[in-house]
Amino acid sequence: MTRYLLALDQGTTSSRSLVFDPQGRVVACAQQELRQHYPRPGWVEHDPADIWHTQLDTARQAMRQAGLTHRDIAAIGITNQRETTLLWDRRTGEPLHRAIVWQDRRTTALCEHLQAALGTEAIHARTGLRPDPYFSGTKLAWLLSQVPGARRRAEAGELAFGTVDTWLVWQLTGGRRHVTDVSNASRTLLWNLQREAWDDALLDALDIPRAVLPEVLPSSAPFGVTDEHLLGGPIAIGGVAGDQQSALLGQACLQPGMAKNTYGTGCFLLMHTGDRPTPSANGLLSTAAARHGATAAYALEGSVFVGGAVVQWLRDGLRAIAASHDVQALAASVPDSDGVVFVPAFTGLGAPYWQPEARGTLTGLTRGTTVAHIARAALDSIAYQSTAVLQAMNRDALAHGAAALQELRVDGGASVNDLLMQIQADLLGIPVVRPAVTETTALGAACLAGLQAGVFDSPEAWGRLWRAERRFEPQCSAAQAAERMAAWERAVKQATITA
Ligand SMILES: Nc1ncnc2c1ncn2[C@@H]1O[C@H](COP(=O)(O)OP(=O)(O)O)[C@@H](O)[C@H]1O
Ligand SMILES: O=P(O)(O)OC[C@H](O)CO
Repeated sequence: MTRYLLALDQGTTSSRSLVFDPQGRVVACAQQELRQHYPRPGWVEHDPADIWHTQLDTARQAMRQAGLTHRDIAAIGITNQRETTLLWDRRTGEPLHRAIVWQDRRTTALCEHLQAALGTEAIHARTGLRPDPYFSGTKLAWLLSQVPGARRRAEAGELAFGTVDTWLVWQLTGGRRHVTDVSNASRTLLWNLQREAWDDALLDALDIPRAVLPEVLPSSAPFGVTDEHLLGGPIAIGGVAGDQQSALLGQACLQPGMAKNTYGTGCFLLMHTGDRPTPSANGLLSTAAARHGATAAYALEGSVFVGGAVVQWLRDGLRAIAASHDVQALAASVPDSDGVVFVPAFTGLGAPYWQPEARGTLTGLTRGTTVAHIARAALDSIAYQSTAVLQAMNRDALAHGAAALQELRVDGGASVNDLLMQIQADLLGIPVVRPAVTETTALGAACLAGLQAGVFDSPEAWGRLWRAERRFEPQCSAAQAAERMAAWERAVKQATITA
């Protein structure tokens, strides 16, 4: 019986493929870096062919490493960087442009028009999102208006729009399926969360023809079968979810009120909120969680644009460290940041501030400031931003009669940093819990694929495999934490004044 699951995790900085056994253990893992293109300040692009080829190569490598053939794989689950926008020719599969990445700010002016036309609150009520360049809708509108002939061809049904999941399924199925899942659809700014359908008002406002849109399925569903020439033979694609929703599932946050934070390039804090969308009055996003059955599931999300990326900047921009993991020793060489506060608003500020024009700011520098203090302030900034999001989330939860968060589950590349996790627990005042298997994003996708393939019959069965590796308990007083957050909020004001 074929029981292994292959998870394809297409992230911002790399494509990864992991093979899991039915107990959720990683059997093989292959990874390739993805090249970033920065054609202008504030613009970020990926080559669609790179996305596809790095993903396919790693899938083949992982299967080889595990010594498995297509017959041993029960199903494939796909999870992906969200919002990144592609447009291609349905006949040839040829992209019309490079993919516009979620971090790209080129549609700031278009978002202002959209806000003026429909209003932030109405947009939030319909989509759970905000008129911010982060989401796919204005990126697609930009492509349709800027690529010569694109709108006419889109109206004639010749073009296909997709986020990265849709692009990968299209490629894997040899162009036979143009589909996405509800968690990815809910990041487009074109999906009505309440009605669970594409939203006419948003499509009209952005002048997007319905003919370009993919079919939307639950996250655990028959997404298609791979072309037999790609992976040695046909394999069913049984799961698709945006990477943050996938991680929520991989962290076994299956009950309303449970939350996780992923510390990758950005930080993404998601709280399960049950079977109805919960609008936010505090600058958060309301979004579809991965859906595996008849019942819809939703989450509140706080998206922080620069998380672990601040450590990349210390490495590549400042050349303060040789490798990312060196940041911990450097930051730990001083007891604190000595009054330095770093707001890494390199691409504006996301939740809960939503200031696309804010820029990075260092405050409190003195003659005694060293690079170690700046490294410490950089780690602090990751935890401050996540704390601001969590405080907003608690305010929303309490307003809806739910309890404040009791503990935070963590994952992502920067969650290996013990100092950062301790700072986080101190600021939040609740335990921060790191799981034994930190590959939660891929785990979620494997879970969705496994549910579809009948490897297990409920997410709860999968959830029982979740184990904690370490708990970080808060070690400072609530008053100290509040004082530090107040210093952070003052620095945020300065970062937005420069806007
Ligand atoms: N020890 C560390 N301390 C802090 N940040 C780290 C550490 N190791 C890696 N990172 C950061 O984690 C991020 C990579 O995490 P990952 O989850 O792989 O990201 P993504 O999925 O966004 O590509 C990078 O931004 C890197 O700078
Ligand atoms: O690829 P990641 O892990 O940086 O995640 C990107 C997010 O999905 C963007 O919303």
